[in-house]
Amino acid sequence: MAKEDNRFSSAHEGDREPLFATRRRTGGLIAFRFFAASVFGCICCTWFYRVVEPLEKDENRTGFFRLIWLVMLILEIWFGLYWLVVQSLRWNPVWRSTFTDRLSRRYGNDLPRLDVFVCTADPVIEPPLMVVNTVLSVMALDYPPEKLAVYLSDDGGSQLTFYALAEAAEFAKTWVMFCKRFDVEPRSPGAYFSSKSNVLDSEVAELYREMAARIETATKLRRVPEEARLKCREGFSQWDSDATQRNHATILQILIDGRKENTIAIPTLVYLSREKRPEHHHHYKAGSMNALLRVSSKITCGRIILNLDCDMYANNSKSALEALCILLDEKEGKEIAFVQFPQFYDNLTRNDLYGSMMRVIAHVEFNGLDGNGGPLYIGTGCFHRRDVICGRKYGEEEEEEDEIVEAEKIKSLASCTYEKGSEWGKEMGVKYGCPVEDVITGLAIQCRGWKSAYLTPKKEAFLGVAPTNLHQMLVQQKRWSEGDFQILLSEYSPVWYAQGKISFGLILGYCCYCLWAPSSVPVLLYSLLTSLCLFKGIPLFPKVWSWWFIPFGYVAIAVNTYSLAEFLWCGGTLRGWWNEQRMWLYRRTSSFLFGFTDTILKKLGVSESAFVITAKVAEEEAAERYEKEVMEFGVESPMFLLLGTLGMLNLFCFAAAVMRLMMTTSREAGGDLTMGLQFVITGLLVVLNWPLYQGMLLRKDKGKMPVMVTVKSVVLALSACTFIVFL
Ligand SMILES: O=c1ccn([C@@H]2O[C@H](COP(=O)(O)OP(=O)(O)O[C@H]3O[C@H](CO)[C@@H](O)[C@H](O)[C@H]3O)[C@@H](O)[C@H]2O)c(=O)[nH]1
Ligand SMILES: [Mn+2]
Repeated sequence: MAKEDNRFSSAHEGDREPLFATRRRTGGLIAFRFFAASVFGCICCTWFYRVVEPLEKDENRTGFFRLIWLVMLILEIWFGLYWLVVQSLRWNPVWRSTFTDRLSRRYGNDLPRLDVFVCTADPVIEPPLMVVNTVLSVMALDYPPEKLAVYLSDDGGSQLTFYALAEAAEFAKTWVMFCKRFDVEPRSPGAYFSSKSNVLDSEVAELYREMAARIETATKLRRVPEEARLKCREGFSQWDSDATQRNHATILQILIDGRKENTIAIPTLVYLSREKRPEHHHHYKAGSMNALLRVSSKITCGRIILNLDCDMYANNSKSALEALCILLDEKEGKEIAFVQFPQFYDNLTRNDLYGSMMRVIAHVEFNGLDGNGGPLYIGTGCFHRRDVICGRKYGEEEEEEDEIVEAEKIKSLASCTYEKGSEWGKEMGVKYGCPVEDVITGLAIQCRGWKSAYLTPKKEAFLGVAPTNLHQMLVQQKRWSEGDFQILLSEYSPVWYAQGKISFGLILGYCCYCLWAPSSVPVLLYSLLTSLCLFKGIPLFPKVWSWWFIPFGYVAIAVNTYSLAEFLWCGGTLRGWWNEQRMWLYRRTSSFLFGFTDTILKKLGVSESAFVITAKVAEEEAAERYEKEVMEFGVESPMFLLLGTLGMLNLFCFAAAVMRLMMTTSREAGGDLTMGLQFVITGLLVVLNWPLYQGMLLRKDKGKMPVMVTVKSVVLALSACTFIVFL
């Protein structure tokens, strides 16, 4: 992609300078549109080929063959249309840049209150030390401390997490000062002290290490030290003796009250564990967000809300100011409801084996969405206006609410029964019932007339922890694809409900993600048909030397070259792109397929979708393999059985076809040689699956594919081949 002349749109006239600028692409865009048109032209040619070709006389063509041909036509129409929908994300991208200096000149310290909501749910897979690092990083944000409040919602209801937070409250006094005095970056002490060899202040480093050691010991022993209990008696006394993760009263403790301009100058810090009872559904993260919205409205009532997952520390201390440049801008900013930052990770390896970075989504697609009306709300790293997330329509006046109440009285707001018969989870707050509560909430906000903005400052705003093994990644992707597909079928469907409320381009943008789950079926069928027909010797594509081959070849080469160029442009490596292709395939043939079937089952009332929390820690050996980019299998999972069977099937089909080619004389081989494209596709699938074969057949370590899965996969693939032979 070429660097084109940049044009800053000056929508702002008059005296006040805007707080942000929007840059559009011009030159490259025209070239891109030409290119896209040429690809689409060729896609149409391939459809045409499928329609006219069966009409040609050929006595070998049985009814069965015609059926396959028809299926191929349908699949190619699907791929072509989906490709078209995806272009909406590249049609009109924008980039935002902010002027924080203007913001400080205009507002100084007179900024709105900012409440940060950090969510955690499980002290085992979300270690308390990681959680408090996130908390400390936001406490040290570049923001007036009396205006900043950090709330930790603990769905694990864990004394260990509370203990860690109490420790952090103590350490924060030193840490926040230290960060501001030396302008430290990043402001997560863990990340800061582990990245810098020349640490500025070894005393602070020492204090941090001691605190970290205490927290880690407590976590390991699963026991809070007695001194800490005594020191923070009021907090710990809120745990009943029979309290469990799923059954306990509300626990609310204001650890630091920084509301008044005081001498210590550190932000307010609050611990909340909302009431949980087994007979009440808690609605996962959405439920905790809503409890936080209510509780915080009685404590600091920040006009702006930032939501962070417990693993996402603030990596750029200016992010809050950057977001405010958008939200406080007097002109264009007024219609923007939320500012989403990308999800980046600090635990990725060079070639991103599991494609967790979603590079192209973060660097290309979300800018495309922004150009069409605004990015999706994707949970963590998003700044909201409180009243909008609570349900205000665009154009309605904002209400000032500044009623501050004592902690004991606030607790009832976080009780299980508070929401009964209310609009919470429906028209108010974050919506319930969807595994991607954030996306559906954001869509509903946009449908109320609001826009949103996407900000990607040079220094990444927030950094989180990406899944470090294949299974976790597939499970996470299943939740996402399932959630997005449910939105498509829900009453808030971008196709029906959003019609006329948001731009057509944005509707298409939503569809790209909402169609992830259903797109699994065509990909599965296409890959199966191509390799099985190669195995049977049935040609599915035009002969390599025929004219018809040109559109097929062009589409295949153009689409993949473009995707590679885009990936490299986004800062990826060649290997990273290849890994990404593998994950593209694996997501579709496992996560998305399961997401698709589960959604259908849910619609039929057979199953319920749950929120499986992603682990943020790995055991030592597995972590080593992750560093070396060795694919991790290890668990017996139906997803692996599926991937294994498909992989084996591909291998057998390809091997059989190669053998046949070698055994026939050169004259007879003509038949096979006409199947050039089919050979290439199946061959590429085999190469793509190499780490899978290694994991199934060659490796000996603990991360290899479990033997049972390998055996079952081979048996299934062999039976399928046998069946096909006799068909
Ligand atoms: O019952 C629950 C379950 C989860 N969480 C928290 O929700 C966050 C996200 O959970 P995680 O397991 O890390 O899921 P991810 O798939 O990584 O999360 C992404 O996808 C989610 C669903 O779209 C969004 O909510 C997240 O913000 C987004 O980062 C974490 O902080 C959890 O502690 C809760 O507070 N309560
Ligand atoms: Mn996460």
